[in-house]
Parts: sequence; C-alpha cells; structure tokens
Amino acid sequence: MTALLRAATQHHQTAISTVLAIVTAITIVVVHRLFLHPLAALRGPFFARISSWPNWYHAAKGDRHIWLLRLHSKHGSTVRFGPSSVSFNTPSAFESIYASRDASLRKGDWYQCVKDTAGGFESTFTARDRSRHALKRRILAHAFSERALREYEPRIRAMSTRWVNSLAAEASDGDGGSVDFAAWANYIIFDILGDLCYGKDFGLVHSTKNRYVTKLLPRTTRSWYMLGYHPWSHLLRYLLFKTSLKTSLGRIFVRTNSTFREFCVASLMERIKVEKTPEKGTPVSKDMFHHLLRARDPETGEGFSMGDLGAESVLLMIAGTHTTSVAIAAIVFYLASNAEKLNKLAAEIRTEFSSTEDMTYQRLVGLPFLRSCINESLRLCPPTAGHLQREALGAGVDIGGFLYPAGTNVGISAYAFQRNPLLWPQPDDFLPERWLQNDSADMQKSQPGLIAFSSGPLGCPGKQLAYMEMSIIVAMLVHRYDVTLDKSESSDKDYTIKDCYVGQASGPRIFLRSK
Ligand code: HEM
Repeated sequence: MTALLRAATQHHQTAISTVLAIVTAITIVVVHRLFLHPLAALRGPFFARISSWPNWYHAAKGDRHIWLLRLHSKHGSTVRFGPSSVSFNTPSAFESIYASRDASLRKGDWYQCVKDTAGGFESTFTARDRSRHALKRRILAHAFSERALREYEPRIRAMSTRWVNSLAAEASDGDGGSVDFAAWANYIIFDILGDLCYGKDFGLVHSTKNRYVTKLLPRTTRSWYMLGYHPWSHLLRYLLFKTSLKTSLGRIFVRTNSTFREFCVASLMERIKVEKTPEKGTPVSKDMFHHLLRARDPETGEGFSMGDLGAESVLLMIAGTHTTSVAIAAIVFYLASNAEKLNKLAAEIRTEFSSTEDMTYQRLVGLPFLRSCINESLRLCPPTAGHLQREALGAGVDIGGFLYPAGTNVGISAYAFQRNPLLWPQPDDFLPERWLQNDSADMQKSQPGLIAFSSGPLGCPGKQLAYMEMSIIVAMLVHRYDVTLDKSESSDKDYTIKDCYVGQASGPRIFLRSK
C-alpha cells in the first residue's frame, strides 16, 4: 500500500515537473520573441509575434492576403506577422527584396517544401541557390524569347476563337443559363498551355474527359501552404518524406500532387517521342518543349537533363495556367460589375476590329483602355496574392535602414501592396482610367507599378505571354458578346480569391448574348 502511494506521489511529482519545464520553456521563448529577439522592435499582432500558428491558420484558410492587408492598415508599412516573418507594403521595400540582385536574399524555406513534395526534383521555381537558379532561368528563357512568342500567337488566337465560339452554346441569357466563368477560363487556358507546351490539345473546352486536371492544381498548391507554413513544417516533412512513413502517409499527402505531375510528365514524354520520331509530312510544332529540348545555357553550354525537363514541365503547367485563368475571370468580373467601363471597352474593341480574325496582339497592345482594364484588375486581384517569401542570408539584409538578420523571412503580398491606400487613391474601386494617366508626372509620383508579376531575376518569365493571352481572350469575348453578371448567383462587390499560393477562384457566373 505504502509502495503504491509512493509510486503515485512520484508519478504526480514527475507530471508537475514536466508541466513546469514546459511552462518555463514556453515562457523563455515568449519573452525572447517579445523583448530580446532582433525583430522585437517591430509592430505586429501579439500572437503572431510569438508564434507561427496565426500565419499557418490564415494560410490554411486561404485568406492570408486579406489578413496581411488588415495588418498593414493597423500596424503600418512593416509588420512582423510571425516570429521571424516580416511583411512590407512600400515600393522601396519591393525594390530591395525583389527587384534588386541582392545576394543576401534567396527564396525562403517554403520553396524547399514545394521541392520536397515533388520527390526532390528541382525546377527553376524551387532552385533556392541563386547561381543554380540563374543557370536554369537562362535555359528556360529560350521558351519565352520574342521569336518564340511570335510563334505562339497564332496558336493562342486559333484556340481562343474556338473557345469563344463554343461559349455561345453554354451561356445565353434566357435559355442557356449562366456559366461559371472561372471554370471556362480554366478550360481555355489549359488548352492553350497544352498546345504551347507540348503541341497537344487537352480538349477541355470540348470534352469533360480531362477537366479533372484543373481541380488538381489548387489542391496541390494548398497542400504546399498547409505543410510549408506549418510551425512544425521541418518535423512533418522529415516524417513524411524521410522516414518509413514516406510510402504510406507521405504518399497519401502528395497524391494529388503526384497525379498532376504524372499528367504533365506523360504529356512531356509524348512530346519527346514526337520530336524523336516525327511523322512524315507533319510540320514541326514550335512549342515550348521544342525550344527547351534544344536549349543550351549561353554561358556554360549546359542543357536540361530529363529530370530537369520533367520538373519544368510541371512548373510551366502550374505557373502558366491558374494564374492566367484567375486573372481573366477577375477581369470579366470587374467589367461585368461596371457597365460603364465594359461599354467603354466594348466601344474601343468594336471600333478597332470588324471581326475577331483581325485581332493580332500588335494591334491589341495599341488599345489603351484594354490594357488599363487588365492592369486595374490585376491590381485588385493579383493571382499570386500572397507573401512571396525571401530569406535573409549571411550578415542579413538592410531594408529601409533596418537590418534583418539571417534567417528572417521578408516579403510582400501583392494584394496588400496593390490595395495600400497610401499608394493608390480609392484602392478598392475598379478605376481603369488611373492607368491611362500614367504618363503624367503627378501620377507617376503617386502611383507605383503593378507587382503582380513580381520582378527581378526571380520574377515571372511568362509576363508577356500572359498579357498576350489575356488581351486576346478578353478582346474576343467582349467583341463577340454582351456580357452580364448573373446577379441571382452573387451580389459580391469584389472578386475574392482564396490565396493558395496561386489563387483559387469560382465565378463570376455570367450571361453572354451574341452581338
Ligand atoms: C496573369 C498571369 C501570371 C501572373 C500574375 C504571374 C505571376 C508570377 C509571379 C508573381 C511569379 C513569382 C513567384 C515567386 O516568386 O514565388 C511568377 C513566376 C513564374 N511564372 Fe508567372 N505569372 C503569370 C503567368 C505566367 C505564365 C503564362 C507563365 C508561363 C507559361 C508563367 C511562368 C512562370 C514561371 C516559370 C515562374 C517561375 C520563375 C522563377 O522562379 O524563376 N507565368 N509568376
């Protein structure tokens, strides 16, 4: 009995000591993060300064961009939103973090997580080492040269014409009902990318067979957010990808990711087969992989290995699809919600073109209101809305006179930046005209550029291609149809996307009436 009592007391004492040890450890961490940490002087919400859970919560919920905008309006232009994470919303910080070639910054640990979920295969996107990244970018650049873009244009126009024609049957005011435009924007963009990457028609516009692919991507990028921003990310990644759990839980976790990768790699393999054994009489398809299979780095003479090509195949299909389709759905939302702007754009397009067949990109670039509508929509709804993480290295990085030590994650959310009321008058309103005045000295002073494509050596190489696609598709749609919002489905004033790295969108539901 006494022995039992002694054992119980001992147990009790051990439990108390354990609890005390945990409380002491937490107190030390909290006190350090609040008062002794090199970032202690920065403002931010209490719980976010002491723990990464709030950041993870918003990343998992998909509203981190909205959260960051709120934090900036409360705490100012520099916000500590995690123990070692800082967000900025000024043009000078953007210059320092993204536009410069500062060697004291590299892509943050989150990009490593993306690489881990891809079985360790490294793409241009996940190459964190700056010289390895630069090498890959020089090779990848062959797929985005001016000559290549000129070759892509007729293909984009042909596919867009096919799409715009088939929309008539889908969404007519009165009988056909409204359509979810985000879905239809996805179909055309996936079809275009299939053609531009592999010379292959995925056929999403005409058949339901491959449409499942559009659903895989948001789930994949969401899993990157869930895991990459998790406070225990390193431990979880170790367990999922480095231990025996790899073949069970690890495999389940990356299942969607793997299905998408298999789709892209299978398309690449088919493409390579065609390249090796071309059919007699069939013209060579001058698509992205036509260029990338031959591309050599002008400095080292290196080309992509088979593993590299697989990784780039997945990257191009991720980076080039939902980004552009979300952007197009947002443009259509803002136009359909602002009849006066839509009419002005329709007048510009219908005056310039008598038919969609004449819509060359060279002529579309000359339409100032079209470009302004695209820019204004990208400002309000940047498809990669979140905080693009960069990690300070070595002696740290100086941003605005403050030294951020090695290991600090710095970055900017395009959404928070582009709705910063100190930079953009009436930040929440759709005012394409603000871009028309860009030449005036006043406007240039008060209005910074868009940062939706990021900038500098890690910025988007597909920017020109994206403008080409957006211009052609929107112009064809507006030329061909009167577009109206299906108000019975939504009364939203703003186009809200979920930030899952690449935005996730649904709607707007629209009616189309042939002109
Ligand atoms: C409206 C459409 C688009 C937007 C807003 C956009 C935006 C961006 C942004 C912000 C980045 C930097 C991401 C980061 O640092 O984490 C990026 C990277 C990238 N984008 Fe785009 N993008 C668009 C369309 C495209 C298209 C059409 C392609 C090609 C088919 C493309 C290919 C890429 C690639 C390959 C990267 C990785 C670059 C690197 O890591 O060096 N993007 N894009």
